[in-house]
Amino acid sequence: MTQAIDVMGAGAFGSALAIALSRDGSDVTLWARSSEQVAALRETREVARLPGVILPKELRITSDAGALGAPIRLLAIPMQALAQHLQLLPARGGTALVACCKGIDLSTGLGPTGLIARDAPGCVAAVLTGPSFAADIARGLPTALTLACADAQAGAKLQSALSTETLRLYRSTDPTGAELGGALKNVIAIAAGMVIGAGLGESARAALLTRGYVEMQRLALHMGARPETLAGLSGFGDMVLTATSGLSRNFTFGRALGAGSAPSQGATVEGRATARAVARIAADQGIDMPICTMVSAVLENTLTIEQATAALLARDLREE
Ligand SMILES: NC(=O)C1=CN([C@@H]2O[C@H](COP(=O)(O)OP(=O)(O)OC[C@H]3O[C@@H](n4cnc5c(N)ncnc54)[C@H](OP(=O)(O)O)[C@@H]3O)[C@@H](O)[C@H]2O)C=CC1
Ligand SMILES: O=C(CO)COP(=O)(O)O
Repeated sequence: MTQAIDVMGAGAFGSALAIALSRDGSDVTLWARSSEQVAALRETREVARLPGVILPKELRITSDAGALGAPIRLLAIPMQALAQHLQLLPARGGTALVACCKGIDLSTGLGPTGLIARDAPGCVAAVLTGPSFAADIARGLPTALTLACADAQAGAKLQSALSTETLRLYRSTDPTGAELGGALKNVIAIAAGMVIGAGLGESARAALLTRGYVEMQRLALHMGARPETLAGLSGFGDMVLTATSGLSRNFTFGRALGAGSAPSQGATVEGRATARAVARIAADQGIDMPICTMVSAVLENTLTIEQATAALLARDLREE
């Protein structure tokens, strides 16, 4: 049976998911906020953020919220725009809202499913996250992600609806763990980029990733997540991809800062706001998050990378 899916956000990730699901036979509508962008997409079928990728002809493109109404809605917009988006474009009760963004909302400290529960209480809240570059999904390369939903039955339906021949979804009933893994790995990826950019070496990056992963687990477990979720695709898996690839915007942003050059402007670098949110949560709740806190301080210009490195190395010696 053909299923209807709305995808909100015609950036890199929204477009890639819309392409994959449309190719798989779903009836997909891709929503962009600008009517000019919609006109250009309809005419050229080219996605500026995914060079060389063409939108399938079956894929509908619109900026009209009235054209939406599918029982599944993917939210592929940056995390800090999610709350505003949920309020401006409400979904019908019962709609499954699947957050495809990675981060923590700065003004509330909530993750995407927390915002959905607050702002769309009659909808099903889920999150789709894990290691994947939009370009790989759009090209149909093999990818595995986590689909997390507290409602096991709804999650199983979404897993089946959103899996394709090359996009393999694992289900989880731990959205807190899945979304925190996706949020925190971006902060660790910025730190890894700084290490490489500053010439501190591959050994230092391996140490940072290992200790960064401990911080990811520490915060997530404090928030009620399950350890196995952090060890899965949405946590460990995505940290490995993002912190080791020059295709990652978070990693390249950190690498530019480490090298003392100006990061490219305008890219969606989710780890920046997340670092601030994490530093705040860690301070408020007394959670030891030294790497994330240092990243936040460097981004706020209250510490240099050299000072942050020295401070991390000078911490008391401890048991692993
Ligand atoms: N790119 C990737 O490989 C992956 C991305 N993600 C996650 O997906 C999310 C989106 O990232 P990505 O698609 O890459 O980012 P892009 O920068 O490519 O696109 C962002 C999209 O969100 C839209 N947008 C921005 N602000 C608003 C707003 N206030 N209301 C509505 N739409 C808005 C943009 O519209 P406009 O063009 O008009 O500005 C654009 O369509 C992020 O959380 C990211 O971490 C997850 C996995 C992979
Ligand atoms: O989330 C991603 C990979 O899983 C994309 O990473 P960047 O946002 O750093 O490009």
